Amino acid sequence: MTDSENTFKSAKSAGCIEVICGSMFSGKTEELMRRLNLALIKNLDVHIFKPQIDTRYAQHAIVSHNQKTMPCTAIPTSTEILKFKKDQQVIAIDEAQFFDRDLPHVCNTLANAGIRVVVAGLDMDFRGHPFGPIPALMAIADDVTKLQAVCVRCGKPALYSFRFTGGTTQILLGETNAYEPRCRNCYHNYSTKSHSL
Ligand SMILES: Nc1ncnc2c1ncn2[C@@H]1O[C@H](COP(=O)(O)OP(=O)(O)O)[C@@H](O)[C@H]1O
Ligand SMILES: Cc1cn([C@H]2C[C@H](O)[C@@H](COP(=O)(O)O)O2)c(=O)[nH]c1=O
Ligand SMILES: [Zn+2]
Repeated sequence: MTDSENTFKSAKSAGCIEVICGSMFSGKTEELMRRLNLALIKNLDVHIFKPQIDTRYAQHAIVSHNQKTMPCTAIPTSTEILKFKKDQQVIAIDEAQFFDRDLPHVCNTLANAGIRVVVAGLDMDFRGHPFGPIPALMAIADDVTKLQAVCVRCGKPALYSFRFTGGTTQILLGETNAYEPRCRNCYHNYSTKSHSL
């Protein structure tokens, strides 16, 4: 190991929780990957997790809407994260809205042990209601980044994920086949699928 690698590895930083949230297509996974790539350049040990339920693109990778990928471990419940060895300097979690209510406690445990925890997930479901453990995580996070997509109806910043098919169950995996990002006005005033911009 070189001197500079040693310096980076031994610099024990304080743990923290970073939350990246927003609507679908707002760039949450890309932003997560950007932060993780910077950590990898610093030779930090990174471990990425996602909920097993998210089989949308791949079982062992996180995947952005523009097909960037990074390998990950898929797990059934958030407490599984604590069973892995704890010498990672950075732990990342994507699609965190699908995890259970233990996730804030798990993230706090990791952060208190000196680990940087970066979590990405939807803050709201298709009804505009808080989604899973994300709101509770936002409350205890050191840093929260809320991203916006482009509204497909009018081009304004989009904070909602409008669902135009698939019924009313909260969880429905999908992308442009079922969802489109919308601004507040278009979300509340138009109830059918948009023609694209
Ligand atoms: N309406 C839209 N607004 C913003 N980005 C969009 C839109 N439709 C497709 N995209 C693509 O989605 C990418 C973001 O993907 P991703 O990081 O996976 O988002 P998220 O994880 O928030 O769903 C953008 O860089 C862009 O290429
Ligand atoms: C709004 C909403 C979304 N989902 C699903 C749809 C996708 O599979 C993911 C979100 O993925 P992204 O990376 O943020 O684009 O969540 C859902 O199950 N229920 C919803 O209300
Ligand atoms: Zn709009």
